[in-house]
Order: sequence, then C-alpha cells, then structure tokens
Amino acid sequence: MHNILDTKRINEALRDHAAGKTDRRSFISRAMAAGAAFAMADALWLAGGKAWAQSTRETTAPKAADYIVIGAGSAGATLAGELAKRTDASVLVLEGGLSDNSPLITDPARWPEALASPFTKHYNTTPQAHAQDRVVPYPRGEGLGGCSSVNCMIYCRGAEADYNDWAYDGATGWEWDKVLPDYKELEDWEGGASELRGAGGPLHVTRPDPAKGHEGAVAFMEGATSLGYPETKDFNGGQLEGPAWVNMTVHAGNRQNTAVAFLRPAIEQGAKLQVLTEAPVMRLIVENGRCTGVQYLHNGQPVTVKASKEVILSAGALITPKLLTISGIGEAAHLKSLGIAPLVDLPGVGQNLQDHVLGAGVNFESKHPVPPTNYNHSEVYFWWKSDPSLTVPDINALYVSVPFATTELNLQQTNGYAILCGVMRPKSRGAVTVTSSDPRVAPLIDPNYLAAEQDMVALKAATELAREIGNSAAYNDIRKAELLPGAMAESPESYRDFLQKSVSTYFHPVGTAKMGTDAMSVVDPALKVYGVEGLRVADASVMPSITTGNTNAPSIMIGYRAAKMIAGDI
Ligand SMILES: Cc1cc2nc3c(=O)[nH]c(=O)nc-3n(C[C@H](O)[C@H](O)[C@H](O)COP(=O)(O)OP(=O)(O)OC[C@H]3O[C@@H](n4cnc5c(N)ncnc54)[C@H](O)[C@@H]3O)c2cc1C
Repeated sequence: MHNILDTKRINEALRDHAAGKTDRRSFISRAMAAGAAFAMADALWLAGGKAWAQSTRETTAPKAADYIVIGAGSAGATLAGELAKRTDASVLVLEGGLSDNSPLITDPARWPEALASPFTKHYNTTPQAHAQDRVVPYPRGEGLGGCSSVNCMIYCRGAEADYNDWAYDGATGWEWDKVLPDYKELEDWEGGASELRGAGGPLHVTRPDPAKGHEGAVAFMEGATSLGYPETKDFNGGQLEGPAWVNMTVHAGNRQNTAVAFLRPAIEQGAKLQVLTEAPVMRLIVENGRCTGVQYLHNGQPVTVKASKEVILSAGALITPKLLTISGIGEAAHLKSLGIAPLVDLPGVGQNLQDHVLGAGVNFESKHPVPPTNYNHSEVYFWWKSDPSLTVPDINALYVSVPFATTELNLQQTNGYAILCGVMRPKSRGAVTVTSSDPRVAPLIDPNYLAAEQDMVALKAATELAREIGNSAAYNDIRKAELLPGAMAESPESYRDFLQKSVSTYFHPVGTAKMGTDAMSVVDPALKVYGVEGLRVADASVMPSITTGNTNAPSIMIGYRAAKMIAGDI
C-alpha cells in the first residue's frame, strides 16, 4: 500500500524550512508523518534549503537585472529583500560565499564553531605598531547573511549621539530622530512597541530570560548592581549606560541572520529576487561615468551581468573599498601606482578605518566546570564612561562563558570564563589598502589600534571595570583565581605590556567609504558614490564614525534605509 501524501502538511514544513525555523531531523520526521518516505523527505530537505538561493555551480548565468546587489551580508541581504518587496524591479544578489543552511549558523551557541568553518573568511591585520607589532586575526562572515551569520548576535543600535554626530559631520538626514523610525519599523522586539521600540517588523529581537541565564551572567548583573551601578532594563530603550541583559537577533532558539529575516520572506512573497551564491564579484563595470554592471565568477568563470538601474556595493568594510579601488575609483596616485586607470579621484576610499578594541579584560579559573549557555555565550553587557565628565559612555564590559585571550597572552586554562572589555568610541583611525589590481589579492588591513593614547587610557579603564565586577562577591561561588591580567597588573610597565598584548578586534570594521560632504567622503547622504552614476554603497563602510554599540544593527539599518531611498520611500 502506498502512503497518501498530505501535501498541505508537507508544504507547511517546507515553508518553515525556507524560513529557517526547523532543523533537518524535525523536518524529516514531519515530512514522514505527512506520508513521505525517508529518501523523499531527505530530498525535500535538500531542495527546500536550496530553492530560494542557487549556487552558480547549479544554474545558468543571468544576463541582466534592474538592480545588482554585491554581497548578501547584514546590509546587502536587508537591502535586497526590502528593495524587491517595495518595487516591481528585478533584483539580483551576487554573494561570494555559500548558502547559510547549517546548524553552525542557526544554533546561537555554535558561533565559535562557525568561525572555524567555510562560513568565515580569515584575514589578518598588518603588524600593529602601537600593540607590539602584533598581527591580529581578522575573521569576516562569508556567505548568505555575511557576518550576521557568524556573529555573536548582540543587537545594539548604539547611542543617539552617534547618529547626530554623523549628521553634524555631513551625513544630513541620518540624525537619530530620522533613523529611529526605520529602526522601529525593521524590528519585532519581544518587549512590544513603544516610543523607542518596534513590533511586527521582519527582524525578531529578543532578550535572554534571566531565569535561564548563565550563572556567570547572573553573577555579572549581581556584581555590577551590588557595586552601585544601576541596571539598564533595555539598552536599546533610550539608556545605553549601565549593566544590562542584552538584545539578541535570536528567535525561537534560532539565529536571525539577515537572509532569514529579509531575503527569504521576500522570495516567499514572490518578489523578483534572484540570489546567487558562490558568485564573487571581481570588478565593477563603469562606462562613460556610469556603473552599468559587474564582472563576477559564475561557476569559476568570469561573466558580465548588466544592471539597467543601479549597482549597490554591500561587500563590507574590507572588500567594498577593494572593489572600488580595482574598478578605478580611489586616490588617483594610488590607482596609477597599481597600474589601474583612474576613473574617479576619491582619496577617501579605504581610509578612515575604525574598529572597537576588544580587550581580554579579566580571565578567571572556575571552581567547577563552566556550564553550557542557553543562549550565545554572551548574555550581559555593561556600557560605562572612562571619565565621568563624558557625555556618552566610551567603554564596556561583557561576560563570556569561555576563557578568551590573545595567543600572545598564552592562557592555558580551559576551565574558566572571562569578562571582556571594549573601547567603544576609539580615536584611532586606520586604513584598508589595496596592493594589487588582482581581485583575488586580500587588501592590507590596518586598524591602527591604540595609535591614540586616549584609546590606551580607555582600555585600561575598561579592564579595571571588568576586574572590579569579576572580583566582586557575586562571583565567590564560581571564581577560583584571576589568571589574567593577574600578576601582570602589578606594575605600570607590566600592565601596559598586558594591555598591548590583550588587544584584538571586536569584529567591527567600519568607515572605509564614508558618507559625508567633505573631500574624504566617498558617498553622499543618499549613499551615491561621488563621480559615478548608478552606483551606491550600503554597508558598514559608509559609517562616518563608529557607533558606540556593536555594528550589526546599524549595518542592517543602513541596508534598510538604502532600500527605502532607492524605492523612493524616503
Ligand atoms: C565573529 C564576529 C562577531 C560579531 N559579533 C557581533 C555582534 O554580536 N553584534 C553586532 O552588532 N555585530 C557583531 N559583529 C559585527 C557585525 O556582524 C558587522 O559589523 C556587520 O555584519 C557588517 O555588515 P556588512 O553588511 O557591512 O558586511 P558583511 O555582513 O560582512 O557582509 C558582506 C558580504 O559581502 C560578501 N562579499 C564580500 N566580497 C564579495 C565579493 N567580491 N563578491 C560578492 N560578495 C562578496 C561577503 O561574503 C558577505 O556576505 C561581529 C562580526 C564578526 C565577524
């Protein structure tokens, strides 16, 4: 007797699969309960995961689209999904990496593993002159969702002042009261709508339940509040300063990357959106002052695809300036030195690189094995001021349920935990420098950490904040011994040595194609590249200055606003 297929239930399971709401095991059991044999259920799982995006290995190359979006990361996937939903135009997304169909991405606790997987591309900084010439590893997400697929899922808009500073510096129209409506519109905050928060938008944002919080996170909150630092109930709710349970891009136990939140729903709604993976873009095609398309590798072969309306560059703060440069858009003398004919002399391309400094803070050995996290290893954060006279907090501390230190600090202990710390309004500025016209060659990445002495002052204050909380009575049942900085904090010289060795990336490069109106600006406030028609940049590169919070939320907001601008909705 043949099973009768319950196609309605199978379609429901397929829809959940396309929305990233189910794992393989439960999908297969649902499909089998609906009458499918195992082989068929498995084939449906594979096809369901691929139906909405295609690898260039398994489809033919498109000839043209109205809009081409380069990179499906935090900004690019948001922009492409929104633009396709808001217009009748055809939108083609070219993503260099793979699809995002993996539990390493969906499971919030497994992001450290995702960093050691094909969903991450590994770069290094140049030797950091103010941090003992250390080379700092510099991972970036590669594939659908970009860094939003491998990041730690903290969702933080930053401070109001960040956006008002952008506008003051020339990014007119990006003031806090102009971006707030978009932040509210794009989110589905579990706390519900309010003057500052939105509900019903595409991106689910949740917070950990303190009752299920990690013991170390609970101790962090108790320690900080017992020391007199008042708790902040919601760091996106108007008050950034103070210890807080985080906001996360997690929903029903699954990561909400931008492919899940923005791309797949647009395809499910029937938008004219084609998403190609394993489609690395090699260069932009600029003819008579207009960007008319791109050259990319389709199944390893160079092909050209035309854009009848616009090309939008969303390849992230490292690769966006590289693609501009090798396409002839950058400082003319630098282009000539690489043998590239200058099309537009834009000296700001690749300059103004900014990144938060992540310090190793304080690492402890634990009295007992550290339990696993129910969330993302990082459930609590604490923004504070290194100097009370500041108007905006400039440092932070965060509990992580794993030991964390740079290789140079040679931390051997595996049964431990850390309170990391950050310099959140760094003064140092670096650069991304292209050294070859060959698109396969990685650029030089120089965040120039600690070049400004003020950043060292802030790093020390942040480390002390982490130590103060970590050594508080709230951790007495957990803490066995302070391992780092430990004895290295005993003299000013060894403490400075520790701080320089403790520096790593917060994974937040921004600013390398900044928005503004001065000579170093690369895009105008409508994100249009100066001197070229039909070309915009929409990603973390356009931030004139780094936000005080983590940079995923602002990157998503940039993609969202870009879609609205192009669609004529702003
Ligand atoms: C390990 C890690 C942890 C982080 N944790 C957090 C966090 O918890 N919270 C937070 O707010 N921020 C976090 N961030 C930072 C945040 O995720 C980024 O700032 C943000 O994702 C940047 O968005 P973007 O759109 O500019 O670039 P990306 O998201 O990097 O997107 C760029 C996309 O372009 C693609 N691409 C690149 N070159 C090409 C090419 N030539 N052709 C086609 N496609 C190309 C890439 O594969 C990628 O998909 C973290 C980042 C990392 C790496």
